[in-house]
Amino acid sequence: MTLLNGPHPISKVKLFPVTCEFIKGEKQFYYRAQKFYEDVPASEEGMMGDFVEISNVDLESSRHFLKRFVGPGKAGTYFALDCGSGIGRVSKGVLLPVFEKVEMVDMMEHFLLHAHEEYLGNDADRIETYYCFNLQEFMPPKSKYDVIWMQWVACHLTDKDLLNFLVRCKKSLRPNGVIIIKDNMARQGCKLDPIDSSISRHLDIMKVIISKAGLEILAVEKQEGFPEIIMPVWMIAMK
Ligand SMILES: C[S@@+](CC[C@H](N)C(=O)[O-])C[C@H]1O[C@@H](n2cnc3c(N)ncnc32)[C@H](O)[C@@H]1O
Repeated sequence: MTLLNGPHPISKVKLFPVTCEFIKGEKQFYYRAQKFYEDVPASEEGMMGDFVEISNVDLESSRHFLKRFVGPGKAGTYFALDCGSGIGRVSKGVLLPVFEKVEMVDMMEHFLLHAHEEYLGNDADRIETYYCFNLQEFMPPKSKYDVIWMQWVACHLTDKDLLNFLVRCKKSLRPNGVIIIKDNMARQGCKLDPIDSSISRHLDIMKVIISKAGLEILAVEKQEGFPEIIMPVWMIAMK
């Protein structure tokens, strides 16, 4: 795949120039996402955009996928990190039923406060820390988590920041730990959504970023049961 750009063709799987090409300025890209989420309500509807009705199907497939990587001889069930957690929809529906403790990281304080004060109910007692950070700056603690889950947030990072964040996540895993990315994957190349300021990448581009971060892909699975008009969503487990 090549993208013609003046006299110099740019390979679409070449890192860094690609998303920059689409994003047209990293600062603007992050600023627009910040502005977008300031106005998003702290609710399941807010987390799911116009598609709250698919939340249960999404969570069910995630629970199923996660089961493949935890248990005896696999990842432990002590500690998980939910990245770009929002109000904790994934923590509540996928992680808290499996892990003793969970931590959440999101850039929006109003989502984390709602998680703690209302949405998670008594399960909030098992959230050890809520980190209000941008993932591009966040340093997850070393050797802490059995599973690190990133859902619908890799699309909010540039290639460079995603790659560097994955490198930091790798150092943050306990033995046999896994990282799971679940996100929209473009049918071709990269696709910028200027409204929420997210970039969807083709699965092959995501795989290149993962391997450049020094991670090994364990499994890749397409989310089934979503409406056709939605961009394909894939789950990728890596160690
Ligand atoms: C579409 S919501 C998904 C929330 C949750 N993962 C879920 O599946 O319900 C995206 C979340 O990512 C957060 N987010 C976006 N960009 C971020 C960044 N650069 N750093 C940290 N969080 C970010 C938003 O605040 C929002 O809570």
